[in-house]
Amino acid sequence: MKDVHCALTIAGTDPSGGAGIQADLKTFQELKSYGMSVLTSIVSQNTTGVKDVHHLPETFLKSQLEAVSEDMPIHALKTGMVASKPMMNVISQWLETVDCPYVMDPVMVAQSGDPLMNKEDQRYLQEYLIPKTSLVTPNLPETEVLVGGKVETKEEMKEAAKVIVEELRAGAALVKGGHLNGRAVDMLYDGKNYYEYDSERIDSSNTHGTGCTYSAAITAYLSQGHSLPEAVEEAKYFVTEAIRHSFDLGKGNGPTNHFALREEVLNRWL
Ligand SMILES: Nc1ncnc2c1ncn2[C@@H]1O[C@H](COP(=O)(O)OP(=O)(O)O)[C@@H](O)[C@H]1O
Ligand SMILES: Cc1ncc(COP(=O)(O)OP(=O)(O)O)c(N)n1
Repeated sequence: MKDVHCALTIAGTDPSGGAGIQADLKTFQELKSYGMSVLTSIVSQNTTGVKDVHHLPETFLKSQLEAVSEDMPIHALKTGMVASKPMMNVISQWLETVDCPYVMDPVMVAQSGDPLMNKEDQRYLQEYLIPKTSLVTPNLPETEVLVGGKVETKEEMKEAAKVIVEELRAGAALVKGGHLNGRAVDMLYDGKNYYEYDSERIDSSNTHGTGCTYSAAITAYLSQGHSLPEAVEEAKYFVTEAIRHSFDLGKGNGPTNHFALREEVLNRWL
């Protein structure tokens, strides 16, 4: 039988389909990993912003995690929105029972720039979850929260990635430069080497869910056995094409196109 690569996302929802669990599952499917999902919070949101949030009880989070892991193989996993200390606690303990790469998208700051987590929860995330990661993927506002200072240049992105690995004890750090001007440059530090991922900046405001999509693509490639630098390289291509072919949908920042790669291939034939 053909090998099946199984990827799990632990995250909140986006009923408009561009971010959160929905983006993660679409990405897993496109990249041919078998997608599984555990919900943390049900979020009423769309391309214009968040309207309301319902956090699931942590006992129910635990029950979902156990239901998946007692029955299914997990070859790589990611976390997105994890909004409370009790949820982090449940995930931290459950992580002791699984053995696979863990990618954390530290969803801390909304696209509007508003903080999504209070300071105490941020400290808890740093203390209990970051040391269990294989990779953390903060955008620049999240990086600034993690390192406690401004990060505005490529050199500062490198320094910040080093701090996240050496002081916060992440397995590796990918500092994403989507919020800078100029080319879209991301910096990976794995504790030994730096890797730079560079793409043109696409002139589009349809970037809702780019962070979720990127970290889900990295998780999918890791579930298939790629090395971390390779997984990031392939995922960077996937997210760049998803932005290039993004949808002008909704009244705010539209969603990226999770089937952009498929469309490129189809266009070549049509
Ligand atoms: N306009 C753009 N053109 C090309 N790549 C982009 C653009 N905006 C963001 N990216 C890339 O998308 C990925 C997600 O980055 P970012 O927007 O920083 O994260 P987040 O969605 O978590 O805020 C990164 O690889 C970043 O470089
Ligand atoms: C449920 C949920 N999780 C995460 C996000 C943030 O998504 P992200 O990919 O970082 O995208 P943008 O900030 O670029 O929208 C979300 N909106 N909902």
